[in-house]
Amino acid sequence: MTALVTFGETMLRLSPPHGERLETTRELEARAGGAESNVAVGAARLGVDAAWFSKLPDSPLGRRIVSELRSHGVRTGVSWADPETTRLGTYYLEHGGEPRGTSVIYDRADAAITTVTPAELPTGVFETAERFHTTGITPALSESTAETTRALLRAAGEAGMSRSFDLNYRSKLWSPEAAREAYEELFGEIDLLFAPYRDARTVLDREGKAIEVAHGLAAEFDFETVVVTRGEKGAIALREGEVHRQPVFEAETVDAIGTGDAFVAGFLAKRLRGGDVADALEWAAATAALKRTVGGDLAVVTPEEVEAVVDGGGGIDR
Ligand SMILES: O=C(O)C(=O)C[C@H](O)[C@H](O)COP(=O)(O)O
Repeated sequence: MTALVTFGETMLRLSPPHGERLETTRELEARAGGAESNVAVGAARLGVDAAWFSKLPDSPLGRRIVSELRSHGVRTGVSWADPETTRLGTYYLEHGGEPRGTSVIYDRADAAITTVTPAELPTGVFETAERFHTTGITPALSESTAETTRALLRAAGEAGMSRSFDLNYRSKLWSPEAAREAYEELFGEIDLLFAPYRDARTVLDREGKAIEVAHGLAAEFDFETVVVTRGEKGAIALREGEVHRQPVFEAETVDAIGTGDAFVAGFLAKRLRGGDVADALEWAAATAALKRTVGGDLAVVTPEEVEAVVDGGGGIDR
């Protein structure tokens, strides 16, 4: 039975081989990428029965997304749209080492999901599912995605599910002011907040240490749990007044995209498997570290690998 439901856009990610530039490459590698399906895939790979809700054009491109996600064990609750009038969002990703940095070009305007409504999605599973997750990218896409996000969060709450939200601010989609207004409208429906420290500062105007940010947000919006992530500086979680700290596990980075989503996947998977917040933070950090060693957006990992990282493993297994 489905335990975790996520909702959001998944795009086709097109990237030149490492070391090649978008301007000159002759090859583009195609993979599925989207914050919420990244979380569903990571959780499914870690043993959770996970589903992803979205809307896609009924075309070879839309079906390609579904088959890639299903190949990792994710159930898909997709509304299929007329391919003549809608499209699949894409994003171009050029990996660049220092000092160039990695760059993303979105081509996602008018994607099928921008017209989604709650009635188009199979919300009957909320009756038995345990957790619902979405991110701050989804309400940025259109008025319909913002309304559907609100409606799904409310329906999930009415069904007794625990609801999580990752701020995931994307400056290429909207301004900090617009994002803040949309986030604050949703906060009353959220139990667990994942707040990248940078987003808490830029969008929510928070100041001070991560722990102060967590306390401030929990007090103001009544979240049950707040997780603040600080990249290489690790993460902290605040739940019922108790603070948990988690350093990062070292990783050799092949592809950093999807690290934040892998963190969330590890956290939610461990909670759904019965772990407490401290265990979940460890799994989150370990899953994030493993993701960095894998190409693509997806955390193609196993529970055993996560346990090995938590236990200080690595090296050559032979
Ligand atoms: O930007 C968007 O709209 C996407 O969904 C693209 C990416 O797949 C995720 O955002 C990855 O995010 P990180 O886990 O923070 O690296």
